[in-house]
Amino acid sequence: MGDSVAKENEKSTAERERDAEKAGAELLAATQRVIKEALDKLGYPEQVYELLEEPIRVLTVRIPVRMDDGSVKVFTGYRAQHNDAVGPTKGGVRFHPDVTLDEVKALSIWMSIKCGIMDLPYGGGKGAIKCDPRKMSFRELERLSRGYVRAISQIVGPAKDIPAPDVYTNSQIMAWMMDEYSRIREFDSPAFITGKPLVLGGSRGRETATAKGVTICIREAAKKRGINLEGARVIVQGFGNAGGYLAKFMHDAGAKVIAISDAYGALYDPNGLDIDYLLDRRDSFGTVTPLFKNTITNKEMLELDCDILVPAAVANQITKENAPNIKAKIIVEAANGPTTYEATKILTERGILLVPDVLASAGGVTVSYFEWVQNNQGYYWSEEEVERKLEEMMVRAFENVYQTAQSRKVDMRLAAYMVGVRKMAEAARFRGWV
Ligand SMILES: NC(=O)c1ccc[n+]([C@@H]2O[C@H](COP(=O)([O-])OP(=O)(O)OC[C@H]3O[C@@H](n4cnc5c(N)ncnc54)[C@H](O)[C@@H]3O)[C@@H](O)[C@H]2O)c1
Repeated sequence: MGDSVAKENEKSTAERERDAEKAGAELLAATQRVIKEALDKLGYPEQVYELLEEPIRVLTVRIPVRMDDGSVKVFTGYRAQHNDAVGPTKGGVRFHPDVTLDEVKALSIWMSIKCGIMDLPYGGGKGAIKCDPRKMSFRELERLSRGYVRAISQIVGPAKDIPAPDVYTNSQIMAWMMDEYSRIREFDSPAFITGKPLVLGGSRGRETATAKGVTICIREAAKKRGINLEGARVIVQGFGNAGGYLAKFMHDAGAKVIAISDAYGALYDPNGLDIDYLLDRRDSFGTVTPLFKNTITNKEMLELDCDILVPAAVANQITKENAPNIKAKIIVEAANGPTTYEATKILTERGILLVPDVLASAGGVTVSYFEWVQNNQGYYWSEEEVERKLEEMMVRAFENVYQTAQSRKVDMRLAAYMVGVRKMAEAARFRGWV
């Protein structure tokens, strides 16, 4: 049994719930702190913060599901809409046993910031169901997904709030949700949700979009630091959708991926790992390390000597405890919230260039936006067109955040929040809300 999973299994359900509540509350508090700092730096009055510190709307729902053995299980679901001054809200739906309302609120705020940085016509939203999809059958997952859409249908829609995939949800779940919404509304509504299968109006390039966006940020950050990607030593934490594709793109770009990890441990080879082989052996949950004997822990991996470190797994991985020992020159956050508030300050003081999650992982929502545009137009783009537009928008966003950090003498996270929050604050002001 690997490091993170073994530790989790030792805990009782009550302990896990307590830990999750605490982690969710900390995530929300840290997010609010950066929003406040960004608004203060930009000179906005207190009432703008009061509007943006919490979502404008949060719905908690109970979803009864008939299980395969005939029993009924009742699940809790959430949908948080952070702010709709700019346009409809947008953000994924997460299926996870430890998800909390505070975490969903924080994630909805991050979505607003991401949409602001990428200049998308959206505010942020996020949804979740507290469940463990790994322990449910295909049909149970379908009934749960449809039940969730029925429960939130009043507050979502193509011009209101547009869901998407997130942790442990995928294109099949998006397809069930789109079908249920279309049945309720009595017309086909592909623009209700993004991340759908191609045959149901999904966009080309959506599956690889997050990793593509992270790759562009790595390339731009490496240029700023004079690091040649050819032969650069890269470490990727997490080997799922984001981490797996990212490792592949780095490998294809000529970098040396010297370590990767999953929830069970990490693989390390200073000469570079065979990424194609590892991707072939990986299961659908992004697990590969249990197949190997000589593994190290995630904790050990994060502190290895390297040029570029990409956390692409879960939150709170770089903390004030390990930040002083990180040896990377550049950290690019593919995961949401992998670095704590204190750790960000330590890394910045140490001169490490940290490209924050709200910028680095915004490729996913950007191509989701492309999907929504295509659905609304009924006209579909080629993969080349999607990639060209993503490239253009990511480079512009990176440069905007980097220049803000330089000119305002702030770290890249605060700069990203300053860029991301401005459009929302201005839209709210023009509407006469604040
Ligand atoms: N997929 C996207 O489009 C997208 C977009 C934006 C942000 N993200 C963020 O990227 C991260 C990864 O998302 P994903 O879609 O690749 O998920 P995924 O479920 O496909 O993969 C997650 C990977 O992380 C590993 N992992 C899980 N718990 C771990 C732990 N405690 N320690 C180390 N590794 C662990 C898993 O084994 C797996 O390899 C998340 O933080 C997610 O919010 C993803």
